Amino acid sequence: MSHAPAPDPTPPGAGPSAPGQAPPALEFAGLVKRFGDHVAVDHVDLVVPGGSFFGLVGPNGAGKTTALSMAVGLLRPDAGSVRIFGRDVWNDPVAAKSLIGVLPDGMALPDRLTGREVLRYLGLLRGLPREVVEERADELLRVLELDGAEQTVVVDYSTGMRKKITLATALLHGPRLLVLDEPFEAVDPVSAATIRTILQRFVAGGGSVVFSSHVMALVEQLCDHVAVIAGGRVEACGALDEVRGGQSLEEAFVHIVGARTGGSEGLAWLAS
Ligand SMILES: Nc1ncnc2c1ncn2[C@@H]1O[C@H](COP(=O)(O)OP(=O)(O)OP(=O)(O)O)[C@@H](O)[C@H]1O
Repeated sequence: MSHAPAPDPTPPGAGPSAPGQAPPALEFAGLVKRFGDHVAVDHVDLVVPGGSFFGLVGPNGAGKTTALSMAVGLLRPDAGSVRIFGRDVWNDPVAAKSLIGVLPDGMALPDRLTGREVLRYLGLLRGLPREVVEERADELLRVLELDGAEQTVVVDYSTGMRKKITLATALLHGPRLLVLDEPFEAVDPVSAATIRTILQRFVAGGGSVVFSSHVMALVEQLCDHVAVIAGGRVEACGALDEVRGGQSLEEAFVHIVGARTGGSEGLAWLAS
């Protein structure tokens, strides 16, 4: 199956990178998002280098989904900017969005359609020729083991199946950057291995991936770069080995965000 992204020329008129230097796959500059008084993303600067497999980790409520939603144009920042291969997501959305495939948190799909119809619909909307859409839909449904559900409408899919069909929509047009919010959540181990292999092939072919996850072992296995975000701020960022500094990523994570394991006090009535 060919999800190999197109070669990586610097787009004309692209962002503020140094002359002759390819812009990063994704760049946040001074990104801020507030919900009422709560600052969910607090002046975040982050660079995802082109060709990297980048993991975004952080405690519940750290701001990962909010940051990724702003990265792909689903949520407007209160301040700061996001560039995808040098294209500003909010000032040049068509160019920026043509370069990305997105697995958002809880994406609303046209769920009265079957998986194949969803792919056909979104593929044609992306401007792909019909025969290319059909060919890629065949491959994606087969590889993601959704071909047995050809006649099933998406509203009747399980959570994991929804995740897989959404991932298929993210891959369909051969993007250069995949932005994936918890792609392995609710996915069975065999499907998770398939997704890992697809993503590794995508990066080996020159693509870039940024994904959020709570599974440190998976991030360590897949990623060459990682950022730890907590309380809306980037607490650590860089090459995986730099961030974990001789420890496991889990140990480094606990150290960075501060150990606060609860559960040992209270709940005296439980199992009494
Ligand atoms: N639409 C919203 N309205 C109000 N507050 C929100 C909204 N979306 C997110 N928040 C708040 O912003 C903060 C960051 O949430 P976010 O979903 O980005 O965290 P996260 O790191 O993705 O968490 P998790 O790992 O639990 O998915 C949280 O305090 C959350 O309650």
